[in-house]
Amino acid sequence: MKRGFFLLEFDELAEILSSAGFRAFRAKQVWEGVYKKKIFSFSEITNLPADLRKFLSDNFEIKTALPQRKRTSLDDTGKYLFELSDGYFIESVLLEAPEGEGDELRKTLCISTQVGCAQGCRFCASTMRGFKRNLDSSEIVSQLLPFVKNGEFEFENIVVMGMGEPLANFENVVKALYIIKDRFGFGARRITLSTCGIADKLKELAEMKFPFRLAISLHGASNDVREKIMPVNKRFPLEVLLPAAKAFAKSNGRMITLEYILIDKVNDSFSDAKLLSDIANSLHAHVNLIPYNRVEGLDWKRPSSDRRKAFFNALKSKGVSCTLRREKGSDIEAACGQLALIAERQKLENM
Ligand SMILES: C[S@@+](CC[C@H](N)C(=O)[O-])C[C@H]1O[C@@H](n2cnc3c(N)ncnc32)[C@H](O)[C@@H]1O
Ligand code: SF4
Repeated sequence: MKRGFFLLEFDELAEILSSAGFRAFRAKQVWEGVYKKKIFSFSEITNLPADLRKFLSDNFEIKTALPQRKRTSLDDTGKYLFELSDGYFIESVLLEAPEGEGDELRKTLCISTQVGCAQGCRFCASTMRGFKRNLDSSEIVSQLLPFVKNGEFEFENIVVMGMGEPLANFENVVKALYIIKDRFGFGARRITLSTCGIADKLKELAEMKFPFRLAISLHGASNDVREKIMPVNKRFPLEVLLPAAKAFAKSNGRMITLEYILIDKVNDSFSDAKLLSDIANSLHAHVNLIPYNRVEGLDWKRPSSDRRKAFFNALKSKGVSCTLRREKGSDIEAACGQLALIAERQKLENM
């Protein structure tokens, strides 16, 4: 069986090539071909001799999860569905959005870390079919590969906000992010990991001085509300999660983002806004308000536009740094996990 190329360290590659009789400088050429020039087919690294290209193709593989379907909506949101080698589907979303209010448009790639999700958040399509498996670090990295133009990545930012809970697949996700940062030279401040709040893993990240940005899916500013919509809150209630978030912020030095989906009559009252302001201010965190994206089979609704604005203004009046996100890609089932779910259903129907 061929080995995944991304799983190789440089020294290991150098050793393998030298044992196979290739000259010492070849390892560096291979490394640069893949990670600097971003050529993902060994046969196309043309400065290598033919016998080395053949050796690489025979022994290693760069898994490119090839898009099965690409759909583009009117607002520049592109959703890419990838079929993995064992037939499961994952998805990546390329979206164009400003980083903050009034900023230029930037392309952001959203990647997945698991097939399905075990966390059971009540508003989320990714978890509706339960958890299937973790992605390995090579499958996580390979979601970037189709988005290269003229030797450069097409996107400026990466968010780990697709299907799955990254901190429940800790080692593979951490390894993948370091490959993206150290080998491809993609800046840590341009990568954001989003978690539903696995507090013990947050502490571990704080201890290892994890350099990437962090978003926490809060969605409830009291244990009562959070417990209703996020089962993870039973394991890690706010009094455990918030100190872990604080420890992370201290070690990381960058502002944390709190993601907050606005759901009608669930978490959108003025008292929710007050509690959320207190949490955001105590963590010096930015709040990203997201209108709930409808998921087929779930009863939730997003609040009216006036109510969303009132919630936003209530946070602003407490001095919270805050953005109210325009819903992106709702016309292409952008609510997380939905496209993969639909593809899976269609596959089952066709069997
Ligand atoms: C799919 S999760 C993946 C990352 C991680 N598991 C987490 O919960 O942060 C990424 C973001 O999508 C949000 N999300 C899930 N379902 C949504 C929906 N129906 N509408 C809007 N946002 C949703 C999540 O709450 C989270 O903030
Ligand atoms: S919101 Fe995140 S943690 Fe919750 S079910 Fe969806 S993917 Fe999993």
